[in-house]
Amino acid sequence: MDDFLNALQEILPAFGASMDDLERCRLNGIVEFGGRHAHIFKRTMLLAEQVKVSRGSPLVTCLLEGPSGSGKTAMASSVGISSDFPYVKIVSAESMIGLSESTKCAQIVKVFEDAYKSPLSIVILDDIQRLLEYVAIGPRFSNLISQTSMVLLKRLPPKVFSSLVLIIDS
Ligand SMILES: Nc1ncnc2c1ncn2[C@@H]1O[C@H](COP(=O)(O)OP(=O)(O)OP(=O)(O)O)[C@@H](O)[C@H]1O
Repeated sequence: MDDFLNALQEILPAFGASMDDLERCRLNGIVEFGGRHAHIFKRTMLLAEQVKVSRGSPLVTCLLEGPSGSGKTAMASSVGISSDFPYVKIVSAESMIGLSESTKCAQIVKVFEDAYKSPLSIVILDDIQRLLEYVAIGPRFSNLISQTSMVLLKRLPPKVFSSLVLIIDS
């Protein structure tokens, strides 16, 4: 019986909110630093509320832009945690190191497909420049990932399901 209970704790669910990942993005909690910070958080939470209550907004996308280290990822994770949505996933380049373009695309598509199996979902695309493999010299980026992202960001979830996509850019 003990082995069975231990096994249950070892297995992580593929669906649901990945709370550990989200908590890792704001390790020491959130420190309020000014009205502007509070305003952006409030507006983003309002979008989550809009997705929750409005049947006319099945897909809401929001771009969080700002300097590196300013707390965009921490804020997006806080929204994910506070929203209490059943599915919250963060897509970040750090989980895709060394993967080929097509594998990265497949992973991103999978996150959205899983999101659309949940009545309410939040997908956080962290550091979109890294995900797109953008480099200023060139300029270059992955056209495959870019096209996939653009299609996914326009594809509506199934009927009565709603999703909020937070895109983080620096
Ligand atoms: N308001 C805040 N209160 C407490 N810690 C914070 C706050 N904002 C950011 N941090 C911390 O600062 C660090 C950098 O924040 P974060 O990764 O969210 O920034 P970012 O804007 O997403 O940066 P990048 O664009 O480089 O990914 C993290 O360790 C985060 O926990």
